[in-house]
Amino acid sequence: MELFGLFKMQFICHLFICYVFLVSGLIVNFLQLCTLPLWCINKQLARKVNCRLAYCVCSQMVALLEWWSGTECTLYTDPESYPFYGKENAIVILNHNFEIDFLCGWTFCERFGVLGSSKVLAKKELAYVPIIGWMWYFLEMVFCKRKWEEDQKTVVQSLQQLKDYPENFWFLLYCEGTRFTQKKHKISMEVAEKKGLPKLKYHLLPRTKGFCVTVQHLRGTVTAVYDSTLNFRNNEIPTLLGVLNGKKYHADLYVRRIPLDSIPDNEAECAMWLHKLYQEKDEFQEKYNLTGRFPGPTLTPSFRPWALLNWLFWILLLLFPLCLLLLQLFQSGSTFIIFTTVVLCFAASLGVRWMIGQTEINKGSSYGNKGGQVNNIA
Ligand SMILES: CC/C=C\C/C=C\C/C=C\C/C=C\C/C=C\C/C=C\CCC(=O)SCCNC(=O)CCNC(=O)[C@H](O)C(C)(C)COP(=O)(O)OP(=O)(O)OC[C@H]1O[C@@H](n2cnc3c(N)ncnc32)[C@H](O)[C@@H]1OP(=O)(O)O
Ligand SMILES: CCCCCCCCCCCCCCCCCC(=O)OC[C@@H](O)COP(=O)(O)O
Repeated sequence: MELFGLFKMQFICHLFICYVFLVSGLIVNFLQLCTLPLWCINKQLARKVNCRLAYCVCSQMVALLEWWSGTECTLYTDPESYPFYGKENAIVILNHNFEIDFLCGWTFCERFGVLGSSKVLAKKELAYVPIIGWMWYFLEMVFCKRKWEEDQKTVVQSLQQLKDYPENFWFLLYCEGTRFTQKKHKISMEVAEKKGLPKLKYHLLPRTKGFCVTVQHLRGTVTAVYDSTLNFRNNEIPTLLGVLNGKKYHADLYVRRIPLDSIPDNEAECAMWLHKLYQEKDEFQEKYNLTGRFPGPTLTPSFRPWALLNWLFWILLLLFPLCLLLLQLFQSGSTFIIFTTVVLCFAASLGVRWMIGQTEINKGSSYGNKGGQVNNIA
């Protein structure tokens, strides 16, 4: 193994990367808090400032994927759609099979200049994750409890808020509602059967309510749906810990741009439209598994330096106080201070490990492990 590869696997490197992420993230959270008065004076300016601040955090993870692990993200799409990417508001639909699918999504957001403003319909639990979850609150992220009776009002309200958003944004929807596991797949296919819908091999049955309500309430605000299907070459199973260890992955993303005008507004028709879309997505995955590629040409946008520059900025800014602290620590010679510092470092690394755990499928929720009530719709 090359020397740099070995270096990337060292615990001390991970500790330092996490230190930069934690401290810069908390600084950003604090600055976001300071923008609260600005919301009353100039809401659009406050939103723009928060997009820039969010970029400082998200782009560190993108830099980790692109520059540290060297992961390649290839985009398959048609040349007519390409000029629209990053120039319009869009709803993005993505399969939910991989622990770093959100990170690959962020990488494309970065390449098309919408990273700071990108949005997702996220489970409420993520709102409490320090740094990322707290940051999302200021980005007007849409949260749901995955209980429609309770979500309906809040989801609609949050979507209405986005009507005058001052930056182009992509609104990500994982319509499957949870990550793919064999157990969840089996149960959701039982639901599909009861509903009279064709079975899917690579996806869970999509939950249609979130999509239909998003289409209804963002009509006029977004112009298209980007149907995105992600896969990794050579059956790679990527993880965030792998990325932190500098492991290189190869992501392929197939994107189809579908004008919003072509999607029905009526809830039942919209739901059927989504089911049909997932049947097509399943076929793309089948073909990918057979041929190792998605249909159409690859048009991968080039690297932008900003994510790396932002990361280097925080590294340089936070390296100095760290060195100063360590120097003072050892000069003090106090066993108590040294012990306290070691305990704090240990607690911080446990905290980061917990955050990374949020991305791990085997620590996922039990949502989708039960069938629930089923209406025949086909
Ligand atoms: C050019 C480049 C293009 C693209 C680049 C790609 C991406 C980049 C884009 C943006 C990036 C931005 C940000 C990314 C950052 C981070 C993301 C990280 C994570 C967050 C993700 C999550 O948290 S996912 C979980 C939360 N989200 C969702 O759940 C969304 C989908 N769900 C819904 O829409 C739901 O409808 C709901 C949540 C709104 C409500 O859920 P609930 O369960 O209450 O209700 P439903 O009514 O939907 O469910 C009941 C119906 O479902 C049937 N049923 C019952 N059991 C099952 C089962 N096991 N499987 C399937 N279906 C089931 C039941 O019969 C009911 O049927 P009905 O016919 O009555 O509807
Ligand atoms: C420079 C970078 C340093 C890295 C160090 C630490 C990074 C820690 C980052 C933690 C990021 C946490 C937020 C990511 C959100 C992704 C979570 C996700 O994919 O959610 C799953 C839900 O969709 C469905 O949940 P389940 O029902 O499957 O359960």
